[in-house]
Amino acid sequence: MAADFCYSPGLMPFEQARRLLLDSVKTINRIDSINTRKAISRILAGPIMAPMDVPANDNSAMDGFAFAHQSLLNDRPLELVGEALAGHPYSTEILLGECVRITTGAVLPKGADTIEMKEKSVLENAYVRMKHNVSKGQFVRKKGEDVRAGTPIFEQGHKITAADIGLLSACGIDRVDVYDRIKVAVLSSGDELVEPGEPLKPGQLYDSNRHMLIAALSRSHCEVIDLGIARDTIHDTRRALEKACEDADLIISSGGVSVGEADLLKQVVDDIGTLSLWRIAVKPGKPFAFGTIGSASYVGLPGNPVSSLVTFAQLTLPILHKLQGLTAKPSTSLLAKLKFPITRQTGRKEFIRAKIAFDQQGQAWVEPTGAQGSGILSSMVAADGFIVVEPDIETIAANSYVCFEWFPEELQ
Ligand SMILES: Nc1nc2c(c(=O)[nH]1)N[C@H]1C(S)=C(S)[C@@H](COP(=O)(O)OP(=O)(O)OC[C@H]3O[C@@H](n4cnc5c(N)ncnc54)[C@H](O)[C@@H]3O)O[C@H]1N2
Ligand code: MOO
Repeated sequence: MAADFCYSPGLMPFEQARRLLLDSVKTINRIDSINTRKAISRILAGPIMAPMDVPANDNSAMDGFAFAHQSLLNDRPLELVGEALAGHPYSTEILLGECVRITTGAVLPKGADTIEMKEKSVLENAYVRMKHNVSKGQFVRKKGEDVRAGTPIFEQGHKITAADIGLLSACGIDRVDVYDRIKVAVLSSGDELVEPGEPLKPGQLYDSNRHMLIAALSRSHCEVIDLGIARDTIHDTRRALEKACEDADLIISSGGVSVGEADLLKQVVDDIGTLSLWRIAVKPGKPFAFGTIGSASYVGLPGNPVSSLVTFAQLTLPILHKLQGLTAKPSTSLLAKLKFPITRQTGRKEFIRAKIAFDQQGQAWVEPTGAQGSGILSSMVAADGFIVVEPDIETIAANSYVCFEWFPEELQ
């Protein structure tokens, strides 16, 4: 640990920045009522209570015979008096000494409290004998054992999964109120950028950030407005941002936020909106910028592709989730052992691209995936997540425990 450690001057500590960003945005309160079948990955705009018991009746967990347990006390075979099938209940009450054939899911007839499996019973001349001891109540699925009518089943801000659609359907709920998809405009900035597929002239490179960010945004179920590439002129940059804020809830640019002569984004945002934050003590991604343009939030990601993606994951996704109304989830991290030592410069919180493996004892081991330059996308591609290193740490010995954070689902 460096004795004279302090944050690099002019850089806001990472946690402070993330709090400030979250405090600066509000959920977009446009609500849509949609069919439950189409609600996968949408975010609930309000809590949901169960309108009914699930299951609605006591029913059978097995194919077999249903009867009153008391009928077994005198060891006599039970008379088979009818059948209860799934969808076709047996409507007469069963008396002592009687049983009915029952199938899995069929409503338990009145008078019955116990079921025995078909293969553990013997049916002879319309009488049924049990081969083994039978416990009272066995193989009965109780009314409301899954969900009780009137209890909350989902909270506001919950993102709907396939299992959720199953439970909602089981409760007969065919419509849900969800937040509208938020609109996110994405642009790249730089005279050097060319669309993949076009020929490269000297000094040019392909735009990777925009396509990478749009892909991650589509995993976040946003409506993406692709603004293409803005050239390094005040006019072009201004026009792109002004067009973006007509429709977008969030505008994301990449490139042009550092201190170079062609880094115009901050200036233009300052002119047509408000720039409220710039430069964070994070590696990679230091020149991250944040502000507002009209009613849209603005995020300026650094141009280096890894800086762009890391600050998207660490600083933009929390903003995006809050705009979407999604309840914040803790990141999925664990303590893992470091395979090789790390030496680094202090001053910024660092997200080191790393892969993870588990040994035969179940111990997690992590190692960086290679060169960590902020233009090296291949070490991002090879990684499962980040080793997260606090700003004041200078060296970490091999075999020590470090914090490993899996990539968020949007990056997987
Ligand atoms: N004098 C200083 N120079 C730099 C500093 C600094 O503090 N002082 N910070 C460095 C850091 S850290 C970063 S990160 C970069 C970020 O700068 P910008 O956001 O202004 O990004 P650009 O200069 O436009 O581009 C940086 C780099 O990334 C390439 N790039 C840009 N956009 C794309 C894209 N859409 N797809 C692929 N590659 C892209 C660009 O060609 C440059 O190579 O600034 C450092 N400089
Ligand atoms: O922050 Mo920059 O991303 O170190 O390259």
